[in-house]
Amino acid sequence: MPDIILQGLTKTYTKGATPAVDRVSLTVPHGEFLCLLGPSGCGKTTILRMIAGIEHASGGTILMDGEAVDSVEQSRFVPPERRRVGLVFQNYALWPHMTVARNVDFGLRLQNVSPAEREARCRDVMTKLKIADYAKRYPAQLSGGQQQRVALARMLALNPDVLLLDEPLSNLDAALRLEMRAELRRIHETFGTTIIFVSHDQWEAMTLATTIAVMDRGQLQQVGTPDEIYARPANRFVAEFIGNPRINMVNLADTPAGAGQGLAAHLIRRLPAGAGAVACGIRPEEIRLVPDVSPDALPVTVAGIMPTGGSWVIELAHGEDRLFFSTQSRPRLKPAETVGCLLPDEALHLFNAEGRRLTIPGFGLSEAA
Ligand SMILES: Nc1ncnc2c1ncn2[C@@H]1O[C@H](COP(=O)(O)OP(=O)(O)OP(=O)(O)O)[C@@H](O)[C@H]1O
Repeated sequence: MPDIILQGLTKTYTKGATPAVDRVSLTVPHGEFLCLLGPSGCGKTTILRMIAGIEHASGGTILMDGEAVDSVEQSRFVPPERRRVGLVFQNYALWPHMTVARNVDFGLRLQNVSPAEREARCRDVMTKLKIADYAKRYPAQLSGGQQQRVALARMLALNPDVLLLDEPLSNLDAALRLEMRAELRRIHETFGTTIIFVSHDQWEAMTLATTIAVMDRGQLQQVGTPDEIYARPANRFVAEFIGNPRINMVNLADTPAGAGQGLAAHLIRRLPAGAGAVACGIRPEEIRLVPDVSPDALPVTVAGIMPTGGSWVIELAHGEDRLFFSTQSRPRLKPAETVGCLLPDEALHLFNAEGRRLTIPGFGLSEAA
């Protein structure tokens, strides 16, 4: 089974325009569950389509199992049907005039698989995806989630080495999404298939993927496990894109060293001289509140308390500055109350003028880990 390697992969749809995918290099080892994550228009779908072979690269190379399947330099392009990848789109387009069983069987017929093997493979995959009971129904007689499972079964029956999923859960309601996420996890564990999944939903990516590749404007920003991406964002974009509620980001650039009582001045005083940090991030759950204001604790007043169902987001004011604090335990705070706020060194994420993460001993979550 192949590793997929992207080398400097680039796609420009319109000559002279900014590339939709810009020199992306990425290795997807066999059996990985990789999520391409990023805001709308950042090039996720374009990458997926190039891997599937339904879009040509404008530059760079895609290797599958060591073989170049798309390489402008080598003038090589392997057509989609020879790549052993299955692509499931956002709208999963089942054949409406065919039963579930026929839909699942369809691709195998095209591949001239023997009737006995076709039947065995279809039965197996429909049982695993729990749609065997609906074999004789037509797509219109199924719920959205059931249709989605048929679309997945149709792909899995073909035994693809790689399953490419383009936001396949986006048409489902919250409960079904949850159910289908569990389903996808099971598919990954049961079939051992490499899965590349496109999402703009960070929660989905964090809960499903073994590796996340964060993209912005065609460029890869960071590749890592969900935990790495969250705990050690490589740059400001990743820090601000991942996390809900969002990370608190304090601009340090406009405050002269040691000046004033504001939040930026407080943070600057704690950093080593010449550290070069122009922004400091702290995640809402890393803030600590204490009843008394001590020299270490910043005085803050409670500006708002927002329940979010099982957790709470508290808006804190320090003069003109605002910080958001989140907690899983019911807060014993009253509006306008003044408390002390601790911002532990190890929870501070520091970024330089280019937006890149700075490594400064003692600062930054699990930097030592
Ligand atoms: N066929 C096309 N012709 C011209 N431009 C295109 C084409 N397809 C995509 N683009 C542009 O390329 C960029 C990347 O698009 P892409 O669909 O890959 O992004 P995405 O991250 O998947 O977005 P979304 O999450 O909204 O689906 C966008 O600016 C888009 O407008």
